[in-house]
Amino acid sequence: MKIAIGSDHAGFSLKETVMKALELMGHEVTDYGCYDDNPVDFPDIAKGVCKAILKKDAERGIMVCGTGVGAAIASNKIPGIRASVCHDVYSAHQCVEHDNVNVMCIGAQIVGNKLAIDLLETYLQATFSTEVHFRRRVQKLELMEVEFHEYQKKQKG
Ligand SMILES: O=C(CO)[C@H](O)[C@H](O)[C@H](O)COP(=O)(O)O
Repeated sequence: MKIAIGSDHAGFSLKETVMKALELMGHEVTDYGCYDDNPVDFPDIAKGVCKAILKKDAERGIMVCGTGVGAAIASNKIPGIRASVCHDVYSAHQCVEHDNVNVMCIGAQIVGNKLAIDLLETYLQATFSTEVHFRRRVQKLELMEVEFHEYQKKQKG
């Protein structure tokens, strides 16, 4: 699978580790930074990963920061992105099966290397359910993006 990955400085070391593991599993991984542990701002990195998803250069995205929280907030600002922090294996597959999550975020200050690899393997193996109620809910998420865009346009006059 084609994967876009990114991290801030707090996630850099874990990103390097999981990238190697994902490549060994046969995935094609593109690294959107950062490239060392000098401080960077996670929104800048999230933009690169999310754009790759929107351009269909990658099927799934992965973001690593200290907690995963900032990375998820930043990614969810971008229409078409459904990002979630997942620090347990159940959420890692359920977020794709039910919510079609396309950017999984993990916190390097919270999970160790082995759990992170398990979480990512689980996320990448999961597929979006064909059940109607899950599809309907994700369609409603997409509609929210359009509705909010229209609302903002009206506010601007
Ligand atoms: O976890 C994060 C945001 O939710 C980020 O990794 C932050 O950058 C983290 O809080 C690290 O902060 P720092 O003081 O810049 O190292």
